This record gives sequence, structure tokens and C-alpha cells, in this order.
Amino acid sequence: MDVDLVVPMKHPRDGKSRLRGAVEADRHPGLVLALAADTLAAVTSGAHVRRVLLVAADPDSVAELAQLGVEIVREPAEKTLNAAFRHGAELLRRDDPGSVVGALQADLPALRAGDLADALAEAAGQRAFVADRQGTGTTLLLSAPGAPLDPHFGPGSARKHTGSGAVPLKNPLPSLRSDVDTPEDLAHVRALGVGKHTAELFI
Ligand SMILES: Nc1nc2c(ncn2[C@@H]2O[C@H](COP(=O)(O)OP(=O)(O)OP(=O)(O)O)[C@@H](O)[C@H]2O)c(=O)[nH]1
Ligand SMILES: C=C(OP(=O)(O)O)C(=O)O
Repeated sequence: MDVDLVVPMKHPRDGKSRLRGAVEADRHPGLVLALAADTLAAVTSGAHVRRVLLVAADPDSVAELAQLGVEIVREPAEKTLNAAFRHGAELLRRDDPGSVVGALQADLPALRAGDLADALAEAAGQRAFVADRQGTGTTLLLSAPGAPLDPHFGPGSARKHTGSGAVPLKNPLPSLRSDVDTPEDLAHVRALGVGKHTAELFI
């Protein structure tokens, strides 16, 4: 089954504040962009991903990511994470009302296209989500075809997605569950194997 994905991003200077200190302060925006670039490179290499819409707080600040084959739009007037996801989903559905829409985090630098394909296969058209490796957050939420995405991202989102009827996917999906919020998460993904953009920062 094919999917269109929405990926939200703050200005790289403002995002990933819990990760501050993992690299020198002036390299923080570059690290945030590298995490996103590796995530998006894995996503766009996947056979089942049709479109990727990056919903950005500041499109100019993430313009370099367009070369990875993603479309970039500005976030809506309501500047929150879930509003960014809803806006992206609405734009995608305008072009294809019956599609499967997915909400994906931009901080999965170890992502493998195979894990994303396995998640899509397991979801099999149900509204479903992938919890992060800690089990509390969400890295991917998939709609049913033509049905609402209904995103509830934020602290404790795994419980909120379960509560709203989304099916928690059970496959291991290690690369898809390894989001990077803290320096400890960064050490974890480096051990798992990150993409080239993040790897280059640590040579
Ligand atoms: N466009 C947009 N993206 C957002 C917004 N809030 C969060 N994001 C993005 O959504 C993703 C997940 O958010 P978090 O993991 O909470 O990241 P964060 O807010 O950058 O990190 P912390 O500052 O450490 O909480 C990140 O890629 C953020 O850049 C928002 O209001 N608008
Ligand atoms: C916003 C979320 O991400 P994080 O855990 O990366 O803050 C979430 O898991 O819903």
C-alpha cells in the first residue's frame, strides 16, 4: 500500500532543545538538519512512499532538504505540532481523498526503508502507530485510507494514540522506533548505524 507522509519541522535553530550540548552550540542547527536529512533520505528511497510534505515553521531554513525529493510548505497560523500534521494531511488529501496519510517524525537518522515498509504492511489499512523505543512517544501514525489522521503527538502520545483507537504496531522496527530527543538517544542511534549526513558530523 502506498502512503503520503507529513513531516513537521521547527526552525533547526529552535528544534531539539533537549539535544543541546550534544555538539557545540553553533553546530546544533546542522545536527538537527542532518537528523532530518537522514530520515528523509531513507523515506524517499522506500518503494511505498509516494509524496513527502515537510511542514516547516520557516521553509527557508530547511530549503536544502528539498533536494532529497520532499515538498516544503509553511506551517499554518496555529503554530503547534498537531496543527502542522493536520495541515499537511489536509493538503495531501485535497489531491487524493482516498489516500493513506502518515505522520512521521524528522528525528529518525537510523531509519531503514525496510522498517517503514514493514510498518505499512502490518498496518494493512488500519489507523495504526509506531511507539518510540521507550514506549511513550510516537514516531509514525498512519491513517486508514481516506479516513482522518487525528494526530495526538506530544508527551505521552503513544497512550493518546491507543486511546483514540489507533492500533499499536508490534513488529520490532528498531530503526523506526529510535527517535533522537536526548544525547543518550543520539548515542543509541550511532550504535545502530546512522545515515551519512549525521555520520559526517562525528568524523
Ligand atoms: N512545523 C512545526 N514543527 C514542529 C512543531 N513542534 C515540533 N515540531 C517538530 O516536530 C518534531 C517532533 O518534535 P519534538 O520531538 O518534540 O522536537 P522538538 O520540539 O524539536 O524538541 P524539544 O525542544 O527537545 O522538545 C521535530 O522535528 C520538531 O521540529 C511546531 O509547532 N511546528
Ligand atoms: C512529539 C513527540 O515526540 P518526542 O517524543 O520526540 O518529543 C511524540 O512522541 O509524540
